[in-house]
Amino acid sequence: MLRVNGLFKSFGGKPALHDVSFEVKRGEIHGLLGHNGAGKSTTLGIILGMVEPDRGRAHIGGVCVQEDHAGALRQVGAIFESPAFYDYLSGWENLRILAGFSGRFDEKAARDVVERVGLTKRIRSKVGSYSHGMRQRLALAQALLPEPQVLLLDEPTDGLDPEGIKWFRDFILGLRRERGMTVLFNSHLLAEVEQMCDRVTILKEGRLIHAGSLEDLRGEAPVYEVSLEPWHEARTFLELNGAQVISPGRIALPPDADPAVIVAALVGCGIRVSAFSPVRRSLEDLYLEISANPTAAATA
Ligand SMILES: Nc1ncnc2c1ncn2[C@@H]1O[C@H](COP(=O)(O)OP(=O)(O)OP(=O)(O)O)[C@@H](O)[C@H]1O
Repeated sequence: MLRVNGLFKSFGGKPALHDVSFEVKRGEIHGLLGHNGAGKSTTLGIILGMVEPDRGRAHIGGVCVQEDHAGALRQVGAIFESPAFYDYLSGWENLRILAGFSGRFDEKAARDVVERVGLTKRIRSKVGSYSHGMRQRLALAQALLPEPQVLLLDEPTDGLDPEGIKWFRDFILGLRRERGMTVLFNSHLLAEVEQMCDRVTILKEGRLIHAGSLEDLRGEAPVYEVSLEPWHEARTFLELNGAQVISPGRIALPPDADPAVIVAALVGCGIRVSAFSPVRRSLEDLYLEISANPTAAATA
């Protein structure tokens, strides 16, 4: 549904993106992750045709954004950077004016979408009186008005309270369930991304370090939290037996290794084993591991 190929972009000679390629399948919820300044907004800007790449192309539904901007974006709704509204007008008037820029304003469709984002009671109030969460809902309503097939969202949960974040998550999952919506969004809230996304793309300093599912990221090697003394001898033993030390106290065993055999062998070598338990790594764990050691990343 959405594909970027070999994106390069520099600002004032400073590289912001270096050979970034990934794709988002139809009906997928895809998270774009990375540290501050990693290049996420620049990537979204290029996909939306608002930033011109130095090299590379973005395609939406097979149409090239750089060659046919209007055609490619026909199926896209977006919230990019802070949505700008006329504060002295009502939410409804804002929708009417903003929808008018890109086509006809359909009152019935607008009422439905306002209902869907839960703004019906306040849609006639001035936007200046809206909370941050209400502005985000209005921005979502605006993005959904043209009935897009793809939603591109730049930090959609930024500044939302926990209730607002949960509402957003349920809303996006509902859009995918009921309409098969394809969604690409960037976020620093990894717990949210983990609960919502089928696949993630991770950027670091403008380079792609992972594109794939969380299972790809977890890899096949089971990870264990261990407490072993003396650690230096234990580490040497583990590495000689094919284990990878992720951090002191955290190791990955080869997929076919039997942990009971390893523990027995450690004890046999005189090592005190006070903990050796499997862990399921969260997206946050995986993100921090992969950011510290990008070469270990699997890319798809
Ligand atoms: N218009 C611009 N002019 C100059 N430099 C820019 C511009 N836009 C982005 N950059 C630079 O490009 C790099 C990538 O920025 P970008 O905003 O894409 O990162 P990001 O991953 O979205 O960061 P954040 O999480 O902080 O929003 C940064 O070094 C940033 O300073």
